[in-house]
Amino acid sequence: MNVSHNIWVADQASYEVEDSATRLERAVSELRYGRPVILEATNDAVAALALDAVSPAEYQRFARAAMGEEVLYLSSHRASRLGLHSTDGVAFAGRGLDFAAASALAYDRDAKAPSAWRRASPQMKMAGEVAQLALLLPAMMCVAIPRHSRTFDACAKLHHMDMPKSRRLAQNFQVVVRTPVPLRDFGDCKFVVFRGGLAQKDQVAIIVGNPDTLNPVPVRIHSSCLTGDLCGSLKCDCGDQLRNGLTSLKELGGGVLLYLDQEGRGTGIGAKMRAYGYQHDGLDTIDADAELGFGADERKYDAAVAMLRGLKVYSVALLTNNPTKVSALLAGGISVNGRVPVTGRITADNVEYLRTKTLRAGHMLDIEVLSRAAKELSDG
Ligand SMILES: Nc1nc2c(ncn2[C@@H]2O[C@H](COP(=O)(O)OP(=O)(O)OP(=O)(O)O)[C@@H](O)[C@H]2O)c(=O)[nH]1
Ligand SMILES: [Zn+2]
Repeated sequence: MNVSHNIWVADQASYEVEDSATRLERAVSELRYGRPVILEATNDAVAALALDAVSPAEYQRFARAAMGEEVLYLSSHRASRLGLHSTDGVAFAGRGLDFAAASALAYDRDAKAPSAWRRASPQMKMAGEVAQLALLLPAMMCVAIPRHSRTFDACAKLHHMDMPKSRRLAQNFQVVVRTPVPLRDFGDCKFVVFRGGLAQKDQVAIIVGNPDTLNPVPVRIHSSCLTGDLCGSLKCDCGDQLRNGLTSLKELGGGVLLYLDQEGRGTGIGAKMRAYGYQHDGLDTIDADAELGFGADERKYDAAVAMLRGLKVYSVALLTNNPTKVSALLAGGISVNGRVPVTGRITADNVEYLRTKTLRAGHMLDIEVLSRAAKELSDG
C-alpha cells in the first residue's frame, strides 16, 4: 500500500518532496505551532501568522519583525458581523493593536471596528484559508515582506498556486483496512478505513449488511459530532440521526454510512465550542460561526465522493435533509436516485438549531412541525 502520494523517489539517492500539497501541509502544521508562513505571489510575498495559535509574546515578536507594518486580516464573514462589507475580507493596521485588542477585533461579540480598513489582498485571503485547513480561526496577522528582507527566510513557503493545485488531491484516498465489526443494534457491519485527502486523515465507511451495488445503495453521509454522537448532547440532532440512519440502512436491506471527520461543520471542535458560547448568549448557529469568521457551512464532500467510488458505489439513495450533500454528490459524478429524510427527537435545547437549519440553511425539515414543537415546548 502506498499512501504517500506526495513523496516519490527522484533518483537513487534522494527523495523529492517539494510539491504543492507538501508545501500546503507543512504550512498548515507551521500555523498550528504558532509560526509564520510565507505566501508568495509572482511579484511579492506576505508573511502570515494565525492569531488563534499564538501567545501574546509570539504576537509581539511578529509585530517587532514586521516593524509595525503588519495588518490584521479578518474574513468576509467576520467583517460583516462588524458591519463591514468586502467579499475578500478586510485588513486593519496592526500598529497600536496589542494582542488583546487584535483578539477582540477578531472574535469578540461586542467589538467595534476601527473606521480605517482596506480590502484584503488575495494572499491574505489565502492565509485565512490555510488557517481553516489547520482548524484555526481565519484571523491572520500579515505583513508584506520588503524585497531584500531576510527576516522571514526561515519560514515555510507557500506559492499562491499551491492551494488550487492541491485541491485535486482532496479526492486521493486509499483503503487502509477493511474489517468486520458486529454492532449491537445494527447486526454484521464492516468498517472500511480510507486514508488521504489534503490532511491525510482517516475517514471511515461503515457497511451495514450486504448492499447491492447494482442498484441505488442507501447511503448516509454523517459529519462527526463529538457532543451529539458520543455524549448525547441535547443541543443538536446528530446522535439520533447517526443511530436512526444506521437503523434505516439495516431496514432498507443494507447500505453504507460514511462517518466524516468534519466536526463543527468543518470548523473543528475548538471553534464549535467557542460558537456554543455565543449560542448560550442567544445567537443562532450560523451567526455564532460568523462571529468567529466562518461561513454557514465549511464542509467539503471530496472524501465522500472518493470513498463511494472506492466502494464501487456510483448510484445512491441518500439519507439526508441537507440539499448541499445531494448537490455535492451530483457534482462528484455520483447519481442520487432518491432521498430519505433522517430525523431525531425535537427537544427544548435543539428546536432553535433545527429551525435555523430549515430557515437559513435550506434543510428539508418540516417547519410547521418544528414551529408547533417550539411553541409546545415553550408553553411547557
Ligand atoms: N458549527 C457548528 N456545528 C455544529 C453545531 N451543532 C452541530 N454541528 C455540526 O454539524 C454537523 C452535522 O452533521 P450532519 O448531521 O452530518 O449534517 P447535516 O448538515 O445536519 O445534514 P443531514 O443530517 O444529512 O440532514 C456536524 O459536523 C456537527 O459537528 C453547532 O452548533 N455549530
Ligand atoms: Zn451535533
